[in-house]
Amino acid sequence: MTATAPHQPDVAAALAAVRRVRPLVHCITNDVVMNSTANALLALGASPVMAHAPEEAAGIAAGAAALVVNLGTPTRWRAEAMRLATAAARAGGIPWVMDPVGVGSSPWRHDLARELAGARPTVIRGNAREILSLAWGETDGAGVDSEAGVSEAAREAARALAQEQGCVVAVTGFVDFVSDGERELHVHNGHPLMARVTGTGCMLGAVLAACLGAGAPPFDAAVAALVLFGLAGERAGAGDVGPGTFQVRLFDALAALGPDDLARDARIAP
Ligand SMILES: Nc1ncnc2c1ncn2[C@@H]1O[C@H](COP(=O)(O)OP(=O)(O)OP(=O)(O)O)[C@@H](O)[C@H]1O
Ligand SMILES: Cc1ncsc1CCO
Ligand SMILES: [Mg+2]
Repeated sequence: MTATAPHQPDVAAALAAVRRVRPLVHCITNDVVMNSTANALLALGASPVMAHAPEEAAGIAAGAAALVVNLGTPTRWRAEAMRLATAAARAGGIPWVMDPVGVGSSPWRHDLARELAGARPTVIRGNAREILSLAWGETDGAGVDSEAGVSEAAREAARALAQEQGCVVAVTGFVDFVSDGERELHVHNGHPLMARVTGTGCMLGAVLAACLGAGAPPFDAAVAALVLFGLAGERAGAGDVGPGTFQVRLFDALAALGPDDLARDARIAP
């Protein structure tokens, strides 16, 4: 299928909305990135709540503006919380992001990821390896993207997943790719140091949820989050910076970026 040319998403408006609304984002995420994800949302101007007990997951999701479900360190109980929270989000019309971290790590995690992908996520966000694995069950990372850009295999997987699940799919890496099964765009913002600190993809999933929670339409929210987070990476990585300093500067950049910066410096391509 030939992709239709989309309207250019209003990335500046998406950031302005986040600052205005300060959306409450319920995060069921992994143990590695719990703290950095909360800090990224606070720096951006959103409001995080990390909660993963099954006993309270549905109620907290129902009261949030958006939900992000991240499969980085799943347990039986956390999987149950994800089922309950996503069901509550679906019932309440609350947008949610699925981040299929390490979906190919084990058959159990793959089954859980497939189950959640079928639970009507608003956006699925993963790196090329994860999107290929979620779409086709590939576990060897064949065709993962590289500095040459997004591989056609990853694009095909994203398109197929978007059409199959009726959602938006974002594939991240050196270049990012967004598809809703019909419209497609590439985002070229970002910095190589983003791949040298843990959890940048996980933070991005939460930033994407914040854009959804502030009211941006799913395709626009995905593009806006990729531009916003990529630009924050560019700012944080400018000059002579190592990974440690970079992570701290990433929070500073998320706080300092304004809608005008996004409008001016977004690198979005067909
Ligand atoms: N080499 C690169 N150059 C520019 N930007 C990059 C590069 N690698 C990753 N990024 C950016 O970093 C962010 C995270 O993407 P990435 O694909 O690394 O996620 P991930 O593999 O899921 O990360 P993690 O699992 O550590 O959370 C995205 O905004 C992406 O554009
Ligand atoms: C390193 C790592 N292991 C499980 S989750 C995670 C954080 C990156 O997603
Ligand atoms: Mg990841």
